[in-house]
Amino acid sequence: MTGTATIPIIDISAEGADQAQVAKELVDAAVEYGFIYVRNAGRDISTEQIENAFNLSRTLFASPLVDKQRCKIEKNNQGWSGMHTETLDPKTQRVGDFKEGFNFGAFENGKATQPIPQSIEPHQAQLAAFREACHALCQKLLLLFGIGLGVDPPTFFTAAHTPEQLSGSILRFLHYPPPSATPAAEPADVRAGAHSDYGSVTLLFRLRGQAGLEILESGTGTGTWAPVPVTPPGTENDAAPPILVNIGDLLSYWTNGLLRSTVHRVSFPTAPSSLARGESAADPRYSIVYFCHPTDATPLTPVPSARVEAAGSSGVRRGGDNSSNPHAERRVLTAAEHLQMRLRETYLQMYADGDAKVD
Ligand SMILES: O=C(O)CCC(=O)C(=O)O
Ligand SMILES: [Fe+2]
Repeated sequence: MTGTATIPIIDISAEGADQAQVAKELVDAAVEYGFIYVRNAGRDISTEQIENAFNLSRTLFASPLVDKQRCKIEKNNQGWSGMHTETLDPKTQRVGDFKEGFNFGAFENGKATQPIPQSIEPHQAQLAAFREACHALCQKLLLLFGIGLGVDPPTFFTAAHTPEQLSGSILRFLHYPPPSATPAAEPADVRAGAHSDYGSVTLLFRLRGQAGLEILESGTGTGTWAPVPVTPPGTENDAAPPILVNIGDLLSYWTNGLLRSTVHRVSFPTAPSSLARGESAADPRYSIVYFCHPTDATPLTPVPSARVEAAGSSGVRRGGDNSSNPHAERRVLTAAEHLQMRLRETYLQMYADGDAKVD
């Protein structure tokens, strides 16, 4: 089809690759698009590990409802959220997202630190290892961003994301039931409402053939929704589809809007014009997301980089480019405060039911 999103494809782990060159390509892509396809030859996270994670996700969502309800999502952003619990675009959506999700926070010694359904209890170590591998890949990307932006020291971002300390980082399994299971859906309804992610970088794993993700391309005038194929041209023969990486609001804010946090959604596309070749939205859809956040106490102080500074002082905070992203420029103190602010907005009911205290 025509009109799929323009997103650069980068191999960050090619043997003999020039690190400075890869860093430059990554930064250019993050500045221009906010989304990057990271080629996946199984070097950073093995294909088997990804497949196993999807298998666990299927097992988890097929668990008896009572088991999932026992793990209901809490204000710490961990646990199960049922159909329509989350509303990613509350201003526009008639009804909450057509999806269920399960958020995993930290693991300790291969064990979850939150209630999890019985069906996946025997597989906790595997989940912990997958979450760890995701975090390590994010650290690799954050180091490359440090290098590409000329941050002094280049470890500025990675030092703020040490896995040992508490953070808002979340491994999330998502299950979008097939449209046939939700006959009451109206044409304007979405599987996941328009939003930008909250943290620093997000990794997204998808399955071949499963359509739905779209990004808002600003261009001129009003934005248009462009589908993001799972397997873009040139990656068809790779061991696994590329891992989709995108910049979250926090990193956009931290870099004075230089790195772009792009709005995206998951829709129910049916028209051939909004489907990439070989993809369909007729089946249940599963995706896995890793939202990487700095450690809770990280103060979002200026990034020691001339390029980032210049983006701030030019008066044209590139965040302004994200006119569709009202959150990119908010002033916040710490990473934890930034996250709480965003969670309040998407889990309206949970916060309305509870007291006014932010924990
Ligand atoms: O399921 C997807 O493809 C995207 C999900 C997403 O954007 C999110 O959970 O933030
Ligand atoms: Fe997202």
